[in-house]
Amino acid sequence: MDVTIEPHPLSGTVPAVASKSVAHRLLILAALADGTTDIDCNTTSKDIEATVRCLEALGARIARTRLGFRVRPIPRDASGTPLPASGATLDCGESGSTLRFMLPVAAALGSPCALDGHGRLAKRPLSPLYEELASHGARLSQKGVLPLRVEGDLAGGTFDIPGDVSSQYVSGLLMAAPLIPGGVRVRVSEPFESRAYVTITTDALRTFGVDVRVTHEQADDASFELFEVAPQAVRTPGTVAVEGDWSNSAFWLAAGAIAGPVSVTGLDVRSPQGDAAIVTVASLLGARTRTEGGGATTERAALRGRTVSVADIPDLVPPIAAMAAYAQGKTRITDAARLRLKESDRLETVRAAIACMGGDATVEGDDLLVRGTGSLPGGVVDAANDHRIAMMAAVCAAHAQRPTTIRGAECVAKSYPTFFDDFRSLGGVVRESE
Ligand SMILES: O=C(O)C1=C[C@@H](OP(=O)(O)O)[C@@H](O)[C@H](O)C1
Ligand SMILES: C=C(OP(=O)(O)O)C(=O)O
Repeated sequence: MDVTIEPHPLSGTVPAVASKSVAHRLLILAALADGTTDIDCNTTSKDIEATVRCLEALGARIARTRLGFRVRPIPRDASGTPLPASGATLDCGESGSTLRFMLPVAAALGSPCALDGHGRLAKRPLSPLYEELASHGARLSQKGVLPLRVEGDLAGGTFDIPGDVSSQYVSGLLMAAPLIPGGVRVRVSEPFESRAYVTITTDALRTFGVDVRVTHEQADDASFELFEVAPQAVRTPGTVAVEGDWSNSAFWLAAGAIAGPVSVTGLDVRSPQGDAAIVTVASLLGARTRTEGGGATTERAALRGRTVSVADIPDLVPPIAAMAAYAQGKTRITDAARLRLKESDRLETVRAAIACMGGDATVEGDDLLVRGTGSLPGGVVDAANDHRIAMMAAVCAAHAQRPTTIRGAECVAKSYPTFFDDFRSLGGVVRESE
């Protein structure tokens, strides 16, 4: 689907969609728990559905309820050991989180299965999670090829993970850890990027009664963060809620900073989600910002270029770049190497989206440099099958000088199927064509 957006500034209030990151974790832990869990999750997306599908393939029964999901866990034997379906195919869709979380979970469950996926997923890295699982007893088919077959008995011990590839490896191992005999130590080398995502994981584990010990270790001239989990029961909290998604709300808050005012409701201002930093970044660029108990508001003031490190907030690069294109002067987005490993090479696709709309952006090493002039002419943007590129282009297009066409805009469904409905509710003017 292509969409053509007529320039019309966005303003008003939208409710946040449910956090995809939190939903993945609560669904997985509910499937491993000792009883039924009701998950309050008022919206869903292709990525959340991919995790649901994988857990169902392993034997969990997941029903859509009025409020979200009711998860009946993977059946267990009399001693409480999960008995997953054998020979299942787990279709991870295009969700990197689902693949990197389900791989260690499937290995820990110990029943043979295959992990499949589509689009760019097979090309996104699994090393050294793959090698660490293999050296602890998992038998895995060839790396880099999906479906990936998993079998064998995963043993406990120390799993060494570098902190600068994907925090999803750490989150996946930690969710698998309570099932692994002998206990697990996940040793993450510093610098540990996207760190806040692991706090989302440890918070979710604690909600399910799992004790995680977090310490630091120094060895020679290297430092590590150490996560220790003993084998233990995963206990259902009964009912649990998915909070609002800061990563997707960031697009509306960027639009608010460009024109606005825009408010997003249903957000926890003390959330563990690193992407709550969008408010700080918008304010750094000069926008007027406000957070109150249940949400955030941004409003235009003269935006100016700044330097922003995104080591911990990779998913904020598209909305930050949108604000930067409408700022005066240079914005340097630094520490962005991992952007190359997302649904697209996001350093390149963010650059291209701005360039296609008549703006000026370049990639310099691992930095993205946006030279803002306060306006964008508009043009034709290829979403590159990347939801965050489509959403960024839409926010830029609403404030451009002439109409903009976004090719392949249906990819928003990966995290935000109702994105264009909310766009319209803020006054955006969109025409869809096949
Ligand atoms: O754990 C998670 O929910 C996520 C972690 C991040 O990935 P990396 O740790 O690979 O940067 C982020 O980009 C992704 O969208 C979601
Ligand atoms: C990178 C993302 O997700 P995942 O890694 O789960 O595919 C994202 O949502 O931007």
